[in-house]
Amino acid sequence: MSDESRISPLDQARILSEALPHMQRYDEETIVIKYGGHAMGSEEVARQFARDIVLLEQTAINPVVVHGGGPQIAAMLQRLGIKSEFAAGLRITDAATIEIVEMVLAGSINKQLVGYINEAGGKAVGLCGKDGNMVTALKATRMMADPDSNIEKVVDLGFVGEPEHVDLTLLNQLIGHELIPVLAPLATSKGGQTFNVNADIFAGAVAGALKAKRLLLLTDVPGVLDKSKKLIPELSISDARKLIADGTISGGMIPKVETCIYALEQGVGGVVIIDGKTPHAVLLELFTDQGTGTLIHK
Ligand SMILES: Nc1ncnc2c1ncn2[C@@H]1O[C@H](COP(=O)(O)OP(=O)(O)O)[C@@H](O)[C@H]1O
Ligand SMILES: CC(=O)N[C@@H](CCC(=O)OP(=O)(O)O)C(=O)O
Repeated sequence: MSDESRISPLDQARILSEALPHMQRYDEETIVIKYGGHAMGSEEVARQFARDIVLLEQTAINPVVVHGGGPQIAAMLQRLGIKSEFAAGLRITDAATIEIVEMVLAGSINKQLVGYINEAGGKAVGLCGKDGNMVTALKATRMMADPDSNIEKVVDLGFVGEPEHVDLTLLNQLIGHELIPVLAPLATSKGGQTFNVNADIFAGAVAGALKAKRLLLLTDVPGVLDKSKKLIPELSISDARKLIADGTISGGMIPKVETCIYALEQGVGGVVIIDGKTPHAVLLELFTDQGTGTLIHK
């Protein structure tokens, strides 16, 4: 018997009642939820996540899901014998890699998540940034210190894009109509090139354009950790920048924290990094007083 089924009917009623002010706070609001590839690892948790997204929709919240799939892309590339490297948390994407990235993100992962949401009674619509010209991107560039000379150099990331413009026409047809957009982080350039976009950055661009009430980034760690691996519950923008500069925040956490900063600057109401492997992480964050991960604030 699970812990949940041991709760008495009275406690269940109490819990629902206590959620009312939270539900009212988010009534008719748009919440962007980024579901990271690492958090998707267990099918059971992924199905619970899907159910929670349907619950949000049922309580008059407008959820927009952006998913990642880094580990799943890595597994497919490995099966095909294609080597892959990262620079500043971004996958260096050549012509062979972009094909696989699109196949895994817009194909298998997107449709799996759509399936889970629909099985839970929702009406999910799986799209990527290319649909309806939703997200157009420019080629991304990053500076990295050369390990030998320590001199900063521009790294060629290949077909990696930085969102330049988000066209909300298509999303506005879905939001508020009981449909749940589920977005894979691919974009096109003005010339029609497909770009691989880091899912955090993609989610930040979409949340910023929508002026979302909340952006939740679900990952596989409890939030931003300090050097002794302790959770930092709250982080100002300036402290976050310091932790990136001194290397406390590294790898995939860099685009996550940079996205939080960008989203706040674009007028998103609140941004938080939480552990997506925790059962019902989204409900805990939105419908209880207990904040779980790292809240980044101005
Ligand atoms: N200071 C930090 N706090 C937490 N995680 C960090 C930190 N620095 C680097 N990381 C790494 O960032 C990872 C999360 O990013 P990523 O692997 O891209 O996850 P996701 O697939 O959810 O987007 C963590 O698993 C951890 O290895
Ligand atoms: C440019 C870039 O790095 N794109 C990512 C897109 C997927 C992603 O971001 O997935 P997670 O959220 O699971 O990390 C990649 O190729 O892995």
